[in-house]
Amino acid sequence: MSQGRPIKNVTNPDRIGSYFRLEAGPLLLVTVSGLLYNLGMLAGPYFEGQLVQRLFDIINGNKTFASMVTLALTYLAVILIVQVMRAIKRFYVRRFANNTSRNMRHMLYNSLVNMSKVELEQEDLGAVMTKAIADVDACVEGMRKFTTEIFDTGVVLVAYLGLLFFYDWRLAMLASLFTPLAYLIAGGLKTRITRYNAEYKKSAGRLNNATMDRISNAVTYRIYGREQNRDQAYEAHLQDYEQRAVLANLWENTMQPLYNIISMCGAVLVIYFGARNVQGSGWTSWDIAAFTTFLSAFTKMALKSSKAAKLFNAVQKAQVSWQRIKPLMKAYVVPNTNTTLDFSRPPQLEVTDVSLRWPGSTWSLNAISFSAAPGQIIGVTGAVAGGKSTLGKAFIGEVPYQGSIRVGDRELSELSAYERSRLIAYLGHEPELMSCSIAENIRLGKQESIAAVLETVCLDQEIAQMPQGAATSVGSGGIRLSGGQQARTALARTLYNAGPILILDDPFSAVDRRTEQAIFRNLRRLAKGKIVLLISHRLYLFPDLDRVLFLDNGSGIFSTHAALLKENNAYARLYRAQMAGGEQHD
Ligand SMILES: Nc1ncnc2c1ncn2[C@@H]1O[C@H](COP(=O)(O)OP(=O)(O)OP(=O)(O)O)[C@@H](O)[C@H]1O
Repeated sequence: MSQGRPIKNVTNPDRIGSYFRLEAGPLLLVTVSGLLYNLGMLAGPYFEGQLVQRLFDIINGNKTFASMVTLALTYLAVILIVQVMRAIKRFYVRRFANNTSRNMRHMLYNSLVNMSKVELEQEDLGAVMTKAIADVDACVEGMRKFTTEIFDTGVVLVAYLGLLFFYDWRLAMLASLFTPLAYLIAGGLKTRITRYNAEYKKSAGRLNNATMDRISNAVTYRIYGREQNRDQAYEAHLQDYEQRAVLANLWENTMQPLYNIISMCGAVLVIYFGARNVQGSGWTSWDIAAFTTFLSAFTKMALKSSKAAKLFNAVQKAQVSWQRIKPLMKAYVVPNTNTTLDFSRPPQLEVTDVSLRWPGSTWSLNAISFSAAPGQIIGVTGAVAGGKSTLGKAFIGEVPYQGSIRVGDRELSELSAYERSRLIAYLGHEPELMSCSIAENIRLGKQESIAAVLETVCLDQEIAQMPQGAATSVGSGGIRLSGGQQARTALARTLYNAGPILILDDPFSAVDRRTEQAIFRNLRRLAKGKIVLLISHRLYLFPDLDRVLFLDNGSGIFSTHAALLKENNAYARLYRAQMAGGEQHD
């Protein structure tokens, strides 16, 4: 990875002013160069007037050609300085925009990756992608335009207006009356532009969602013959997006010529009353230089002020995007990798009187108590929907618990997310493979060898036969692997990243019994010194486990397999039924 400029964390990231403050340095340079450039713009009309006057004087024999050349060269030198200022200003405005874009994305990214599972599930992925890319771009573009135009339009307008008032204040007032009209129209269109832009952004989010859904579920739709139906739905989203894009663009862009025409109406007055000034019958007395300077300055001002109206619209558009991303701009979460855990000794696990309940659900698991020592494999089983997976999820903080789960000398709920991840490795029901290679799925960014874990999960030989070995891409969600290969890749990932406690939820459901037994033997070796909670609805291996937690009717019985078989009818029935079924299969 390239070692770029460090990105700054933003205090009060939900306030737009914070991003301006963070870039105070570049903005100061923009201010200085912007003021010099825009005040220097007055040189144009001034020198144009002087040149016309000089030409008039040369024709009348009052001035020499050499004085005209000197005047022209002075004009050129001033223009050069002004243009250098312009280049400096542009450079720093661009730098401000680039830095702001990086800072905003940095904060947004941090906020997204630190969302809880529940929050992530509530977010609509297509809308999030639109916010993370298009809305940040629109927002930064609005900030860039605002920063540029505050000088290129604001300062220059004031400068031109000052010049016009200096030459003839009455005519300046009269001719400038048209400009506020253009602003009024732009202001009137504000709500419309906001509304159409917000609708356009929502539609972009829906289209992104439909695209992602269509791609990630392409095979499912193909199998069920629903491709045409989905394509029609996608087409409808696309059409909606196009229509809203056109509407948003129309209101934002097509008004410019109207603003121009309105602002330029004043030029007619300048020509009429300015000519009277030159003739000596107007409000003041002018030479040709004054007339030319006034007309030139007015034209430039009128064009600039019509751009200001467009600027309001651009800022409006940026505000729409800012409102969309603002709720996601949360205080930066610094990764907390501090820990007081003692990793030199494997911890004991002590679960006492634990109750679990999903928020908003009436279902619960009560009075669960069990313990485990390093090196032990504990089986967890029970009826369908008996709470096996829920118990596993309690160890990774997905479901709240009451009672006590002590890992070594610490209470589980008091551990930080980092500490929990160092202590507990969890393999869920689904393989949840990512769309990359087998090796990348297992390593998750680490670089150590994966050979040992591939061997443990009995995947080494199959991978050796693949043309690209462990670099084979698993496809979206692991689609290019068999179910058993997916399950074993996921198990390999958990073992590769294992802490002292392993929670394995049905790791063998997609493999045959022989492979299951081979993996189990390897697991025993690999898990020496670790605690393994083996959640399973299949009981073949349970006679070999150190202890069994049997979940029955919302509570748990913790014993050995042999004792449960003897003393618990429900467990015995479950086990014998499976053995009978298994023997038939074998
Ligand atoms: N995310 C959730 N939110 C609310 N309730 C849930 C959630 N996940 C599971 N449940 C409920 O918790 C109960 C136990 O489900 P759980 O998945 O733990 O059972 P299980 O024993 O693992 O089932 P199976 O053998 O079918 O895998 C069920 O009634 C289920 O509907």
